[in-house]
Amino acid sequence: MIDERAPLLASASASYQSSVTDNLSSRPGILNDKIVYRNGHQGPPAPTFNNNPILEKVTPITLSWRDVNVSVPLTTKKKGCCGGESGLLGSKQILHGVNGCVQSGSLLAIMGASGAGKSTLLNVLTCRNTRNYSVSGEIHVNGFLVDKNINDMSAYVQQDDLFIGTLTVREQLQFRALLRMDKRVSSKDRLERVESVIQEMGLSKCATSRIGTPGGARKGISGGERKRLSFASEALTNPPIFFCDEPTSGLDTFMAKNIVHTLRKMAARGRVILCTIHQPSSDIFAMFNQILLLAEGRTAFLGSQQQAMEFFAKLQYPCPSNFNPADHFILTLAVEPGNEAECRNRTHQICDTFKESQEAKVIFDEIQEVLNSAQEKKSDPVIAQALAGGSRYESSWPKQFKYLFWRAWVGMLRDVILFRVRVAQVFTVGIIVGLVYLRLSVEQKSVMSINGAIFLLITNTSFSNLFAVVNSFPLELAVFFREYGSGLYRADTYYLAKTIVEVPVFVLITTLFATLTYWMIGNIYNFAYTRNKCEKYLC
Ligand SMILES: Nc1ncnc2c1ncn2[C@@H]1O[C@H](COP(=O)(O)OP(=O)(O)OP(=O)(O)O)[C@@H](O)[C@H]1O
Repeated sequence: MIDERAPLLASASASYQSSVTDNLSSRPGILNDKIVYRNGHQGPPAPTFNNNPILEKVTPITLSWRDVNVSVPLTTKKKGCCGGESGLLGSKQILHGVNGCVQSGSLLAIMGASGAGKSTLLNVLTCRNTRNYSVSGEIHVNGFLVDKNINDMSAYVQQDDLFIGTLTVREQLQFRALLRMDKRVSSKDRLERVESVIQEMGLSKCATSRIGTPGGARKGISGGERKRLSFASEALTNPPIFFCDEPTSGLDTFMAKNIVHTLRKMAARGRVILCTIHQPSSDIFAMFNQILLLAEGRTAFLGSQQQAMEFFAKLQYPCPSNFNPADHFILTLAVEPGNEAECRNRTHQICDTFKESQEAKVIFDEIQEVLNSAQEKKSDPVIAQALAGGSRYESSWPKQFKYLFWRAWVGMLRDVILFRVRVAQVFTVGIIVGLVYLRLSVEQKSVMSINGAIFLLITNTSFSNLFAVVNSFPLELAVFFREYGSGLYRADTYYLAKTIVEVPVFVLITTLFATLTYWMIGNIYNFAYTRNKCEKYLC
């Protein structure tokens, strides 16, 4: 069940919630701290947080993209004298002149059959993973052209949720808040923001639970909670735009509904949320207030569900009664293997009709309207703030080191199994080395054996510690790439913090190994020495 009891942001009143959700179809925005609808009606004040000027507002945003074309070069391998050599075989167009406009308060579902271009569009809008693409077209925020700086005003919740499993939900959010939030927000406000986001996302019940690793020795929070934690981690900085790649994949209907409900609440606070989504159930589908249908890299429809039903019905593809509209749209736009020509004709007809339709004209006019108003304004606070960011990182080097050190330390203390395994390994190897040099005596003829024992002790100590460090990095590599990519910290701070945290363990393990081995060899030597003496004496 969706946790309706979870308290919302202190100042977001119930009336605000209902008025926004009731009017979603009229596409609200927030101007001068008031919600303003397209029809000119002024709603209640937008929610504030703790009177902190940086956190209190979700800045109103209109995201639009115009004539976006994407192509990829097709290459082949030509055999040369020195092995393989790449040759160009032309290019493949993935997106063809895609347009769109989404306003504050909108939750947009990007849908289409597999290979329609959903992920490509999301990549282009977020300016990520576009190295292989040749992209043309424009992306605007509030009518101003943006490129990579869109990442400074948006959050990207990726499909796989990556966390350090030893942390609790609250610790994970605190770690991100302390590193990622605006420099001007005090630590106290950051921690209060964490508590607020925990409540907003319905994570109170599991706030003190460890996140865990799916399929790992310690199972932690549920899949739905992990997904909400991903949103919570991104929501800390209060970005006005959210991109989500398949937020419901791998979740059951109940969890998926829960997530989309959360997204809808977030959108209702004035954010723009775009998600790619596969096979939503009919009630999940109904929770979106705009849908973008893609087919073969073209726009097949953009607008509300009701408009989409009417549009498809007009084209003689009405949705059968008692049939999930989302399934109907995807099936109509899919290219069936063995029936490609007919399916392609159908999708081209739908896309061509949409291009000439009244709905497409409205979108084009909206884009133009926002561009015109931007030309009049000349500057925009959201863009100015994104451009003023300067450094890629919000926190200084010492702060990054401090919080990374804390995280690594907590992780090491809690990973008891790994520590036990290391101690057991030291005992086993120590006993084996001790037994190998069982009859070692301090004599001329034992010099080689003593050398061998010392060599073995040194190599075993150095290599076991070296590989322990080297092996600990791959375990966190995916998390590191994700966090480093989003500008949370530098690579050198991460490496240093993680290595230094291991120093006490190295010292302890090495001391244990050396003491055990030395004691064993020494005692056995003493025992053998005493026995020799006794035998000599008795004889
Ligand atoms: N780098 C690339 N090189 C060649 N083809 C590519 C590349 N990236 C994407 N494509 C092709 O572009 C088309 C759209 O891909 P995309 O991943 O955007 O589809 P999608 O709608 O997200 O599909 P799915 O729902 O299966 O994830 C596909 O046919 C894909 O094979």
